[in-house]
Amino acid sequence: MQAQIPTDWPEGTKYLRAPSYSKKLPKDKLDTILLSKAGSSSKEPVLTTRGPYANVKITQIKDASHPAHGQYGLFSTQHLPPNSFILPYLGYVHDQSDLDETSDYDLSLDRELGVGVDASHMGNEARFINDYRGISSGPNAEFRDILVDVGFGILEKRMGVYVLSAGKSGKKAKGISRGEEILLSYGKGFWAGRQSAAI
Ligand SMILES: C[S@@+](CC[C@H](N)C(=O)[O-])C[C@H]1O[C@@H](n2cnc3c(N)ncnc32)[C@H](O)[C@@H]1O
Repeated sequence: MQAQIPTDWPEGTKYLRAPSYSKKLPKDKLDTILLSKAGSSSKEPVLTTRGPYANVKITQIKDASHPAHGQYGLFSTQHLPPNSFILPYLGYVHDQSDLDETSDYDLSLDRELGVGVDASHMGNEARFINDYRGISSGPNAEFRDILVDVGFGILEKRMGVYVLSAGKSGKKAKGISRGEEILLSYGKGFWAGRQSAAI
C-alpha cells in the first residue's frame, strides 16, 4: 500500500513524516535533539503526531491582491481553537556546516547550537505557511518548542505550529476559522535578509 501524501504536494519535494538528519550533524548536537524519555525533565509539551494532517490544506493562492499570489499557502479545514497544536515543522535538520544560505524555508531549531530545519527540498505541510505581512494585521499562529514521543524511549525536539493564545483581543479569542489562511511571523530578519540578497 502506498503511504498517503497531501493533495497538491509538489513533485520533486519529499514529503516527510519525521525529520531527516544531516549526516554532518555532530553527535553532541544530535544528543540535544534526541533525548532519553527516562532522563527528561523538559517543560515542553510531549506529543505524538504524524502526517498527513487533515486539519490543514495546501492551496494555491488565486487572489491577485495576495502578496504570494500564484504560490501556495496553508489553510485550515476546520475550526482551530486558540492555543491548540496544528502540526510540526519538518525538514532537513542541519548545522552551519551544512547550510543552504539561499533557502527560504530554513527555520531555527536551536539558535545557540546553530541548528536549523530546512524544508526547501523535503518537509511537510508546514512549509507552505506564509508570513502575515501584507496579508493580515498580524499572525494567527506561532512556533513553539515541542517534544515528540517517537517510541523506543526517545523524545525528539521539534518546532510546532500552534494557534495563538486567546489573549485579550476579541479576534484571537476565536482561534482560526475553517478556511482561514494560517499565518506566522517569520520575523523582520527574514525580510531584511531577502532585501540585502536582492541588492
Ligand atoms: C516558507 S515559504 C511559504 C510557502 C510558499 N508560499 C510556497 O508556495 O512554497 C516562504 C516564501 O513564501 C513567500 N511568502 C511568504 N509570506 C509572504 C508574504 N507575506 N508576502 C510575500 N511573499 C510571501 C515568499 O516567497 C517566501 O520566500
